Amino acid sequence: MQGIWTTERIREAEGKLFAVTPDGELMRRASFGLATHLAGFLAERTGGVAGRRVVLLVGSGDNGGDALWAGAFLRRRSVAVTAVLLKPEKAHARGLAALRKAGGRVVSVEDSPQWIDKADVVVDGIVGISGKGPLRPDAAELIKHVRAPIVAVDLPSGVDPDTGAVDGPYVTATLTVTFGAPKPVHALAPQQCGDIVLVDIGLRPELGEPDLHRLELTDLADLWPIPGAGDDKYTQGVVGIAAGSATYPGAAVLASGSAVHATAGMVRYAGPAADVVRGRWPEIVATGSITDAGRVQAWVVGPGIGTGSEGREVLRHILGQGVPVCADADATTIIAQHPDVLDARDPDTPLVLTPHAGEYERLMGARPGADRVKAARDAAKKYSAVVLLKGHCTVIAAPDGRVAVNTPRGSWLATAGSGDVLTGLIGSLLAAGLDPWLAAAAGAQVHSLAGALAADGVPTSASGLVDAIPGALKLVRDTAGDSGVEVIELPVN
Ligand SMILES: NC(=O)C1=CN([C@@H]2O[C@H](COP(=O)(O)OP(=O)(O)OC[C@H]3O[C@@H](n4cnc5c(N)ncnc54)[C@H](OP(=O)(O)O)[C@@H]3O)[C@@H](O)[C@H]2O)[C@@H](O)CC1
Ligand SMILES: [K+]
Repeated sequence: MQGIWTTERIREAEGKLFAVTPDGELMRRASFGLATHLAGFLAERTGGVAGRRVVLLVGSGDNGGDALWAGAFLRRRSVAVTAVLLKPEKAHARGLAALRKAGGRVVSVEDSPQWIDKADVVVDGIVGISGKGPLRPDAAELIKHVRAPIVAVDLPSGVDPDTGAVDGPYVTATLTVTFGAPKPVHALAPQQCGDIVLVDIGLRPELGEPDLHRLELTDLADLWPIPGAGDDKYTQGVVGIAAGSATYPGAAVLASGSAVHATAGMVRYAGPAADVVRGRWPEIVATGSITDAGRVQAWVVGPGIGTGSEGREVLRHILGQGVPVCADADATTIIAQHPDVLDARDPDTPLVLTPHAGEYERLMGARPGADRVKAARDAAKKYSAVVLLKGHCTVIAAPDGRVAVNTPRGSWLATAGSGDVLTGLIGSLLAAGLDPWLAAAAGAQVHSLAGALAADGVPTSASGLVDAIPGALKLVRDTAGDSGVEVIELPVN
């Protein structure tokens, strides 16, 4: 699992490391790594390094210092380096002296457009982890005219380092070179960061437990249930699906199909769309009523069940079964409007809620706001449930404070019925006995992998997502070295 640390934790760790490291050493490590990646970027983009033109946008702190020192290192490789000082009186003094000594040019904001126009790469050293709010007007004006690709130092300026939120002008980078450890912005603002590389400056031993987590493909491969020699359809977990209606059977078909593909366990369906579900997925045991559904190890409830009294009774019945529940869509709205349905639940029974921003508002009385990690944590605590907050980046919080972030590849999941597919995946993993936080995080990640595979550069549908689940799981297992098949590069946009 990849760890992610908030800027407060990064600063604490940096403080400890500073105390035992020679003066300037950390910035030297950071800026040397930055220069190396800049040279690689130039070579890849322009076919060479010497004689290429790099413009540094330099703010008033150490982020600008990193840029200036990297500029000095690039001069050794005969790169033409021009630094634009946004606040000359506050520019990092030693970095500036080093760049000047190495033959770098230093220009004012007013004189900078002619250099920016001719740049092969522009380096964003405007602001780093001490950044607050959007780009200020002078920097925003410069960024507006940049045509060259931008490499961000540590993070794209104008994007909040801890929430990834933007509230005005910001930098959109092609590459972000970060130092020491990933910060929340890197997981929560992928569109602004572009590709991300990490330069090791020796911080890791000082960091302690991460604040946020990101599942890696190897984690998925380790935790995804695969039948063993002694398994049968029951031992791998039976998931029950209560979704859809006679008029709108789509949600039932999608959630059920997703569960069929997710694991080798059995799927039961209970509800008014039984005939349609049986017709589409003959392997499903379908019945018209929740009360004669048979035994399951976890329930999926909500998509398309309506928010009236019938839906309410279905939800109440399921919450009282003493097995893990993934409550989605209409079930979320019912819980928000009739919180007493939760009285049917034994508080120790795992519950996963999967709200989008509107459903979150119903549950919590306010929109998630800029700090989506805090928003998910608050809801998880309030409902003693795992809360998967949907958005471009999905945030998954457990009541004990653990948070995972799923950073998708592209925006292909924004399609009707996509949530029904996700809930089917999570339900299957709950039935297989996974920790509910891991089940939700793993479900979200395979969901987005399936999205990227299904889309392959063009929009996809929820049915396409269901069909792509086996391919996504194969990719996961192949990546973990199970079959020795080479890893495929996924399309990003
Ligand atoms: N510490 C270490 O060990 C290492 C640190 N390293 C590097 O240092 C970076 C952190 O440096 P830092 O703390 O000096 O602050 P930094 O982010 O450059 O901001 C400077 C000033 O900018 C201002 N400002 C704020 N918001 C703004 C905005 N929206 N738009 C414009 N300006 C804005 C605000 O000053 P103000 O103008 O408000 O007085 C703020 O104080 C870190 O990201 C990494 O790159 C590496 O070298 C590795 C070792
Ligand atoms: K920056």
